[in-house]
Amino acid sequence: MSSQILTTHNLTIGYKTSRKNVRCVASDISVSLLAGELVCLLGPNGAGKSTLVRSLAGMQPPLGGEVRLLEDDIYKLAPPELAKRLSLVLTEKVDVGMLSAYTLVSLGRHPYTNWWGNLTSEDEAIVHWAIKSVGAVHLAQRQVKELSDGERQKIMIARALAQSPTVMLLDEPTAFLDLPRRVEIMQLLRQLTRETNQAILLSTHDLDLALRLADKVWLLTTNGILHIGAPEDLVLSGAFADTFNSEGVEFDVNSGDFYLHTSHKGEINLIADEGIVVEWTIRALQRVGFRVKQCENFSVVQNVKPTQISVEVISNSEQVLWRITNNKTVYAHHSLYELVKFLNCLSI
Ligand SMILES: Nc1ncnc2c1ncn2[C@@H]1O[C@H](COP(=O)(O)OP(=O)(O)OP(=O)(O)O)[C@@H](O)[C@H]1O
Repeated sequence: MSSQILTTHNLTIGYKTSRKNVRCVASDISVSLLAGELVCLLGPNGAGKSTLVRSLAGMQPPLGGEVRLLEDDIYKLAPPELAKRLSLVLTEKVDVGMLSAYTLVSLGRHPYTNWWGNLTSEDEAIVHWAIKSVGAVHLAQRQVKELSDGERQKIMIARALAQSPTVMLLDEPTAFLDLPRRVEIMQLLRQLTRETNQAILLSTHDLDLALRLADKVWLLTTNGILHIGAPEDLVLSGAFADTFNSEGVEFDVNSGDFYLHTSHKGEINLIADEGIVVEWTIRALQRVGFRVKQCENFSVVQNVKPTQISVEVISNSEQVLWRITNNKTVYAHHSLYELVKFLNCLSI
């Protein structure tokens, strides 16, 4: 059975806003982070993800309850001991003066070095490994203040890795990264849980990646309820849809995607076989509000009402053509942009 690394008991998180007043963000949270698991903390803006991450990291004393790291109360651990067990990556830009990326990552070894901060060859090897793991070898000699937000974020993750902690907490680690890097970093974190048996909790707005990669999701709602389960459990229980559905946006339990409510423009018969062009044609038509009825051949279309529009996808290895039939008149377009623009102008 997996061992519990970080546990909370009746934790209440929030802020003392004045001498007499508190703002409670969530209460009675009793959860565990297990060794070898990647947990994604999800929730709408303002739900309390950052507050929870900071409270779990020993940075923001809770309003009630406790956080235990292995057997110890995290708020009673001496800073060097805490740094050996837990590393934290925040989104806030840190002012590190003139440090090179390499030096910043090597600071992650600080809890293990002697009084002078000298790195052993083993420390150096870990620093190199951490930098390589996040794909930042080419950045190592650059000054941190000259890095882009995404490049700096990778270095901050490498610094946290170099700390060789038992548990890593990351607040929106992929916020500044482009899509391929977001996938890479999430996969790396997942792989780390497998290879090092670390427990990793990261907060993110990347629902799609979380659904695909997390072992477990902690879903924090705006009224302070924490739903916990495999991503698929939370989709099936309706917790995902309840938390994220809002005016104009809807979570589709079948596809796991979010949809914008667009005004319905009518139905289109799409004549096409399967294939990538067909998939993206459907996406384009749905985006602008058409319901798509897919048919495989033209005979179906000949029986439909003349007022109904049909779109036929004709493709060969060199080009794609979209042939539109409306009221027995035929038009042709060479791009989805032209097709959508044309359909938008038709009154149906
Ligand atoms: N220093 C503070 N003092 C009082 N209230 C605060 C403070 N910081 C945040 N809050 C409030 O606590 C609640 C939770 O904020 P938090 O930043 O944890 O949410 P979040 O889920 O991380 O949001 P986001 O997704 O927008 O980053 C919000 O209502 C916020 O306004």
